[in-house]
Order: sequence, then C-alpha cells, then structure tokens
Amino acid sequence: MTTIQPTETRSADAGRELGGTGLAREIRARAAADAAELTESGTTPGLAVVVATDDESSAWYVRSIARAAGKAGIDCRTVDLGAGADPERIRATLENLSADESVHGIILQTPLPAGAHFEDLASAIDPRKDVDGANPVSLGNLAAGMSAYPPATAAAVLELLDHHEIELAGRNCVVVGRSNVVGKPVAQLLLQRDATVTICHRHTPELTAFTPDADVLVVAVGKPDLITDKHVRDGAIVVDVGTNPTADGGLVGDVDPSVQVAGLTPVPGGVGPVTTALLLQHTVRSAIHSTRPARHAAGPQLRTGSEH
Ligand SMILES: Nc1nc(=O)c2c([nH]1)NC[C@@H]1CN(c3ccc(C(=O)N[C@@H](CCC(=O)O)C(=O)O)cc3)C=[N+]21
Repeated sequence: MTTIQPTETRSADAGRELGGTGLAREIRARAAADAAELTESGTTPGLAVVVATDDESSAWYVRSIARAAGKAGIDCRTVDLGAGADPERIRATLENLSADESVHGIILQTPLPAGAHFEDLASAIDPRKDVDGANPVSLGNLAAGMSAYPPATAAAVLELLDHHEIELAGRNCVVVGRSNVVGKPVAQLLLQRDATVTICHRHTPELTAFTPDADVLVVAVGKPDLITDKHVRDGAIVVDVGTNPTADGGLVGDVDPSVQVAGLTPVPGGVGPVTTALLLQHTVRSAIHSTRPARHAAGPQLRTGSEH
C-alpha cells in the first residue's frame, strides 16, 4: 500500500542552522597548539577571570572558560570577589593583574554589583591584556580601525559569519542592541567589512521599520522571542547572541527558533562556544605579543574602513 506523504514545507523552508561548535573546536585546537609551543619556549599563557556577581549565565561562562582554558594549556585563575564586592577592590584587583607578568589576559565578568560602573572599572585593564575588549580605549581603537581585541562575543559573530561564508561587503546589516560589549563593537566590525550598518535599540519605536531590510540581522538584547517572523524576511541570515537562562536550566536566545529565514545561529551551540574559544585565542595572542619587543606589542595597525 502506498501512502502519499504531505509535503514537508516547514523543513524545506527552515533554512540553514549556522552552528558554532565545530568552529569553536577548531579555534580551541589552534589556541592549544600555539599555547603548547609558547610554553615550550618558556611562557605559559595566563588568563585571569574576575568575578563580582552570582549571575547564573556568568557562572556558567566562568566554569566553561576555566574548563576550556585548562584543556588548551592556558593557566586560568578565577578571582571571585563576591557579589557585593566594593568597586575599589575590583579596580585594585584589575590593576594588580595588569601588572602581573604571568597574566596575559584579563576578563571582568558582567553584571557588576550595584554602584560599580563597568567601563570605569575596565579602564584599569591594561589594553594589551584586554582580551575581552572591555577597556573604552579598546573600543575606541576598534572604532578608529586600530589594533585592539574586540570583545570575544562580538568577534564570535564575525567568525561565525565568515565560517558559514556569509558575504558582508555592501550588504544591509541590522544590529539590535547597542551595548559596549556586543552591539557597538559588532557594528564596528561589520563596518570594517564594508557592510551598511543600522543599530536599533530600546528607543527604536518599531523594530519592524528596520529589521525586515536586513540581509544580516544580529540580535544582542537579552529578551527571549524578541524577534519573530514579522521582523525578518525569508532570505535573511540571523545571528542570535542572546543567552537567556530558562526556568528548567536550559538556555534560549532572543530569536524565536521557528523563524523562517535562510540561516539562523542556534542557542545553545551558536555564538556561545565560539565566544569562549576566541577568549582563549586572544589570550594566547596576547602571550605571544608579550614575548616580542615592545614596539610590536601594541603597534598601530590600520584596518580598512577608515576611508569614506
Ligand atoms: N565581560 C563579560 N563578557 C562576556 O562575554 C560575558 C559576561 N561578561 N558575562 C556573562 C555573559 C554570558 N556569556 C556566555 C558565553 C558563552 C555561553 C555559552 O557558550 N553557552 C553555551 C551553552 C550553555 C548551556 O547549555 O547552558 C552555548 O551557547 O552553546 C553562554 C554565555 C558571556 N558573557
């Protein structure tokens, strides 16, 4: 007997899943090989993670950094100052780590205790060790097309797009979210790649006035299901940077996972793992630079995108 199967329009329209776990594995393997070579020549890359929060998403990230760093041969220390830590103590910790020769990378976890100001404290991180691009000097250098570590999450968005061979030059990119850790640096990186960039944020009256024009939509807000079918056109590529913990211990992004688009990064398994891998890569690069003469350490390195 023959039964006629209904056409599976949904899966045909579902588009590509732009996963990040394979890419993350490649980046970690490369970082591990470079770290081993460096250790052989007498310098073990060191990463310091400064924590002043009991936020769940941050705790997960910190454990994941420690685990991945250990496997890659990076000496990782977590400095947990407690959820109510005094801003002056956080600043002093960052200053000490900046002066510590065994430390090549420093990341200050967000969120911070009430009364502590992220950009202000991050200015105590030596830009040469600022592997998560948190010091406003790093963001300024990035915007000016000078050499700087972009925040690992922002860099992960670009790595994922490149890995999946998404064209950026001349295309419409819309970024939703304007934080200094994701939205702004992602916009700068897309600009450097000759995209036309629009940034939407909490004061944008109607996202639908902008997001349907996006060839590439990057969403970094922190609100489950913020982006649904009405926000995107079929052919769009969507990068979901959201990591929202759910009541049952899972994780969801900012994009309704059933949106019909040409490509969507999954949560989990998309931007997240690449972020952790790039933090390690930046740390190993910083360690490599630390072994070179000073003029190479933070030399100006003009990128494209500074012309009109
Ligand atoms: N200064 C600073 N920089 C950050 O980049 C930063 C931060 N503070 N504070 C906390 C958030 C959170 N965050 C995550 C990174 C990776 C995953 C990740 O890899 N998640 C896995 C799955 C996790 C799961 O299954 O629970 C995934 O997406 O596949 C999650 C969350 C970075 N953050």
